[in-house]
Amino acid sequence: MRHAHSTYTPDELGRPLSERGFLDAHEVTGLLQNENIDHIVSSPYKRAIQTVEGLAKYVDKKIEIVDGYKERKLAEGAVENFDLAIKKVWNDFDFAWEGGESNHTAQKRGVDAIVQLIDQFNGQNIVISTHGNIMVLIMNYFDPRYDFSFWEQLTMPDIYKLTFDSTQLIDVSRIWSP
Ligand SMILES: O=C(O)[C@H](O)COP(=O)(O)O
Repeated sequence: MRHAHSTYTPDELGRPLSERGFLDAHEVTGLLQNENIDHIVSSPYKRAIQTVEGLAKYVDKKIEIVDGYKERKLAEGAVENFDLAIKKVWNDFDFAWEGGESNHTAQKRGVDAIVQLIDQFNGQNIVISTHGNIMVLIMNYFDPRYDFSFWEQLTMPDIYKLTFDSTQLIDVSRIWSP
């Protein structure tokens, strides 16, 4: 899932959910509490952790922090034109802005993290709280229909249920309805 709404500040690691984000996180708990969740994994960023804190409490699971699910780093500092900067990396998967990750680099660490989870918890239901770009990059690796346009229409939060047979993606369904 992509985390609930957080008001933008440059503090990637520490910025919390907004008031609206906390309300939606409550809805996330309601949606997932009966899905027989075996594990909850999150990006280390606060907005992702806070999105699943209520769920973790409800289903009595610990949140496991995995670095591979942090948001893709677009550039070292703030970019001048975000739209242009994001389009450029999606047009050329090998391109990286200074200090940032290319699509290929970020995709690799995201996919490595997913494959490791599948190996470790095969057959179990795992909630992953992550971010828009890295989530779509992971999905894109398994099915290229999940692309830049798909990313553009994501909501915050957004939740997709991915079913794997070993490391083969066999089904995707959207669980969140805005
Ligand atoms: O508001 C945010 O958290 C970001 O600007 C966009 O979301 P992301 O964490 O999914 O990239």
